[in-house]
This record gives sequence, C-alpha cells and structure tokens, in this order.
Amino acid sequence: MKKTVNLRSLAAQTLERVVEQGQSLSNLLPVAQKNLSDKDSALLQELCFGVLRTLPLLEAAIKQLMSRPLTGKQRSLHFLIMVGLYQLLYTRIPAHAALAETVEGATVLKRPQMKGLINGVLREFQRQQPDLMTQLEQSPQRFLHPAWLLKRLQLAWPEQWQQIVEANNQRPPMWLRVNRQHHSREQWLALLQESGNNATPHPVYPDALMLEAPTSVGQLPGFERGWVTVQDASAQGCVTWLAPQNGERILDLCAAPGGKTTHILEAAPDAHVMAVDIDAQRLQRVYENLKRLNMQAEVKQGDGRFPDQWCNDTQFDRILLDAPCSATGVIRRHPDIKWLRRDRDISELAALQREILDAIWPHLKAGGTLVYATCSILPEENHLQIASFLERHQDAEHIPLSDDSTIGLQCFPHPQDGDGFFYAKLIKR
Ligand SMILES: C[S@@+](CC[C@H](N)C(=O)[O-])C[C@H]1O[C@@H](n2cnc3c(N)ncnc32)[C@H](O)[C@@H]1O
Repeated sequence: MKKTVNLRSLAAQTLERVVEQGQSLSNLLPVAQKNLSDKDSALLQELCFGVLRTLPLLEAAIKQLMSRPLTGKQRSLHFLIMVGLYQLLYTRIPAHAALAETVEGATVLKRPQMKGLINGVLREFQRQQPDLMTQLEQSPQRFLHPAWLLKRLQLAWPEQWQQIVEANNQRPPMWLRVNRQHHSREQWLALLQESGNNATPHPVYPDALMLEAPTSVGQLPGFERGWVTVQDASAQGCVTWLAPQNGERILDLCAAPGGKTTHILEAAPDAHVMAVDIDAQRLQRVYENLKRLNMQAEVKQGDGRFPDQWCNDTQFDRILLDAPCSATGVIRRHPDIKWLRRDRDISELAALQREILDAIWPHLKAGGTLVYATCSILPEENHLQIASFLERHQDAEHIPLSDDSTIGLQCFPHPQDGDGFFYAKLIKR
C-alpha cells in the first residue's frame, strides 16, 4: 500500500527548489512523485505547475496579506502559503480541505508553531478575495510573466505579445506522432476512436494528432509497441522541413532525449543517423526511445562546438540542429522556465548557437540541407541569428518556409496548435 504523504508540503519544497535554487521542475518532479499513487502524482503536478504558472499573482497577494515575507529557514512556508492560495483560487478542492491539508503541511515542514499564521493568512485571503483579486487583475502581475521577458516580447512582437502571453498561461494540448511505418494516421485514429478517445489531425504536419483530452500513454493503442509517440506538433515540424531520405547520412545535433532522432528514422528508416548531445544523462533517454521504437542510430556524446572531436571529417547530407535555447516557446509546458531564465541568458545562448552553427556548417556536403530549429520565440535566437549566419557564410542559401520574405518560420504557441518554435532551412551551394 502507498503511504499517505502531505502533498502540499511536498509541493512547497519542490517549488522552493525551483524558484530559489534554480532547479528544473522536469528533474525534481519525477523524484518527488516516485512513491505516490497516480492520483497523488497528478495532484502534486497540478499544484507545482499551477503555482509556477501564476506565481506573480500569488506573490502579490502575499505581499498584501503579510507585513513581512517569510525568509531563511521559514522560506518553505512562503511556498506553502502559495500552494494554499493556488488551491483556493484555481482548483475545485473544497476550501476547508485545501486549508486543513495546507496548514498541516507546516507540521511536515517541522514548523508546527507556524500553523496558526498560515491558517490566518489563508483565512484573511478568503475574506479579502473579491477586492484583492479585482485589484491584482488590473496590475502588471496579471500577465504572469517576469518583467524582463514581457518587455522582450512586447518589443519583438508588438501585435502578438498579448496572444503569446495568454497562450503561455494556458494548459497545453497533448499532441501525438503516429508512426506511419506501422499505420497510416487515419488507421491509428480509428484504433484510438475504438478505445473511446478522439483526436484531430494537424493541417500541415502529416504525423500529428491532437488529443481531445490529455490521457496517460497506457491508454494509447500500441504505445509500448512504438505505434505512437507523445510529441508536440511544432516539434514534429523539424522533420517535415528536414525531409530526410533513405540512404542518406544524417546528423541530429543536440539530439537528447531523441524525440527528433526517432522521428527522422520513422520518416526514413534506412537513413544512417548520428545522434549527438553534450549531456550523457540525457543521452540515456535517446537509447530508451530508440529501444521502444526498435530503431538504430549511432549515438555519441559530444560538444556541437567541436565536431572534429566526435565525427572527424565526416560530411552529412542533412543536419538537424535543434539548438539549446531559452525555451520561451514552451512555457505553457514548462512554466518553471519563466523563473529559471534570466535576461542575460539570451545573449549567452545566442553566442552558443552561433558557435555551434559555424562549427557544424563545414560538415554539411555541398548541396546538403541544414535545418536550424529552436523552441524559442525571441528574435536574437531565431531570425536575427540566421540573418547574421547568412552574412558570414556566402555559400549558404536560405530556403523560405513561408510566403512572406522573412527569414525562417516563426510559430507562436497556440491553444489549438503546437508550441512556439522557429525553423530555418539552409542549403549549401
Ligand atoms: C532543445 S534540446 C534537444 C531536444 C531534442 N532534439 C529532441 O527532439 O528530443 C537541446 C539539447 O542541446 C544539448 N546541448 C546543449 N549544449 C550543447 C552543445 N554545446 N553541444 C551539443 N549539445 C548541446 C542539451 O543537452 C539538450 O539536450
């Protein structure tokens, strides 16, 4: 039998590690969920994601309710209060249960003497909620983004920034990639419908299906047998634009956890694919994904800035560079990004992307194709990066991916579509 744990205190500790220590929720959450039942796992996830999504508003509410914030050894309680506020504002958990469980969390956090204070703050919030929320809903905190990022989005996308921010604040749809080596998308959709679920095909990307409602992978017909993979629609765009062909030598650079490596092999099962990433731990996931889908690729640990160290003088027909980036296009999937990234990271990431691009370009054959992709929505990492690359490399030809004259294709996150992504397709003359 799974033991009962206080999920509110577990959420508070996890959130403190993300916000105060800069740790990634994707690393922390699976560890925190390890011994929990499915139901508790889901609630813990909801509490962590929800607080990170709405953090500025919760912080502002606490500021109004408390004369001094809790600091030092009591800091976990600050996050416990946020977990309490989040439940009262955004979940259907009955208020009495949310309050009781949250207050009890102080005992688990070894601060039983603070139970009264937490109870008091949450009850005061209930009393002031209508006025307080009217006030906060007119403040800049209502956008739920850090000021530096909001400023960058407003500058870069004066027409679209509000829609982007709104999409970032919503729960993302669940997209699947049908392995057409097994079934056509229509055939697999019919199997899904037989199992009582439904999905909508993507208008552009031929393998992509959006589930009507998110579900666990165990409910997806043939998941274990590799018939289908969970992957956002925009991420699937990379392989559409790369257009890999059987018999070609293809490099998937910055490949872990292998979502696009396996997509390349589904599209061109007889291609020779080399998958390279700097992170040995993340590379384990590439092996796991290849195994589930029963595929083979040459997997290597290496730094994209120094390709001669891991591929000598090999030349590739096609290169996919899914570059390390700010991940500002996938905030709705990873709301911790808003609090982990700093303004100064953007220029550092752009410098790294530039180094990798310049280093890998000589490894593309004449006539070969390179697709540069990021899950960023910031111009410095995207069209400005490629414009500057084209100025430095006269042998690079830009292939437009849309009707307008812009460099590359910039997608924004959309409730009925994929994440924010950028792609640019280059051919070597
Ligand atoms: C956007 S993720 C890749 C996602 C992957 N392509 C997929 O579809 O599953 C970026 C990757 O770049 C890797 N990375 C960061 N710096 C790198 C470098 N200098 N050389 C190679 N890989 C790097 C990270 O470890 C990370 O796995």
